[in-house]
Amino acid sequence: MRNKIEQKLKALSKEGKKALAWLIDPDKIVEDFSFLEQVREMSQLNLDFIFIGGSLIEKNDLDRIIKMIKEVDSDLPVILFPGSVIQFSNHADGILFLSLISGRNPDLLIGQHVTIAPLLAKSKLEVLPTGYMLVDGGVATSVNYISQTIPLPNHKPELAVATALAGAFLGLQYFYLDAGSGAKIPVSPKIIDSIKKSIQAPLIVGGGLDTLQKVKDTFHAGADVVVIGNGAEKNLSLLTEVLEYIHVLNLSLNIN
Ligand SMILES: CC(C)=CCC/C(C)=C/CC/C(C)=C/CC/C(C)=C/COP(=O)(O)OP(=O)(O)O
Ligand SMILES: O=P(O)(O)OC[C@@H](O)CO
Ligand SMILES: [Mg+2]
Repeated sequence: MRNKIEQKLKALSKEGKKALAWLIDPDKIVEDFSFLEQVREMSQLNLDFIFIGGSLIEKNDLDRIIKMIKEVDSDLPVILFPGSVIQFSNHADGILFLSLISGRNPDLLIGQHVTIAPLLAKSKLEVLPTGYMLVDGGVATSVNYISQTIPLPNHKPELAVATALAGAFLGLQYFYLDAGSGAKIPVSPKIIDSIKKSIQAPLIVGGGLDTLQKVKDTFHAGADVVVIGNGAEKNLSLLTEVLEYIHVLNLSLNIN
């Protein structure tokens, strides 16, 4: 089924359920065996998605990494989160087809997209048209530098809402608010809440979510999917805590 990810994201948003995406930086896998043990552990805890990618990647071995993940759990959706067109693999299930709508860099609004479109048309990947919005996380991040764009201010919800609305009017179906990997300050609850109230689309939020409390605040403000990268690199048990929290929360929605 080619719209499995779409169905899951839209159902989450409709039903108010929550999900976790573990962001894997392919360059940071030092040892395959322990990495696969981590994947196995997360798969047993019903991790929802793996995102894979980075602003800049040095080793291009996405095929190998994704094949390994699929050997552990072929049902765990692996979604490309590409910093550029070179981060492509036919072994993934889907791709966040990011348009960097918070910036004014034409290559990241439409340029890279034109380059990769013919390849995607021939692939089996689910293409997820996503409005990607960088929000100031209080520190210069790789994505700010690589994209050469100015992030949205974290205390101006009206600017974030206008940007998301424009993206929705252009037909984008998913929105990703990102304070940037390793952000000091995550996307503010006010921004998340304002966007959630203005557009009806699955909302992915990440950047600087390195404690359970920050994750709870992000979900509470209206995020449907939370992304954790750096927080898991420092302490994998954060993912376990978040998955347990999500399990209880989603169960209570089934009962009510
Ligand atoms: C549609 C296609 C093929 C490409 C789109 C390309 C776009 C719009 C990219 C947006 C800008 C960009 C460089 C995004 C990368 C986001 C990303 C995967 C971040 C992951 O974290 P890192 O920024 O690598 O963090 P570290 O510095 O911690 O490694
Ligand atoms: O690495 P962290 O800070 O968790 O950020 C994840 C992701 O949203 C970055 O693009
Ligand atoms: Mg990286």
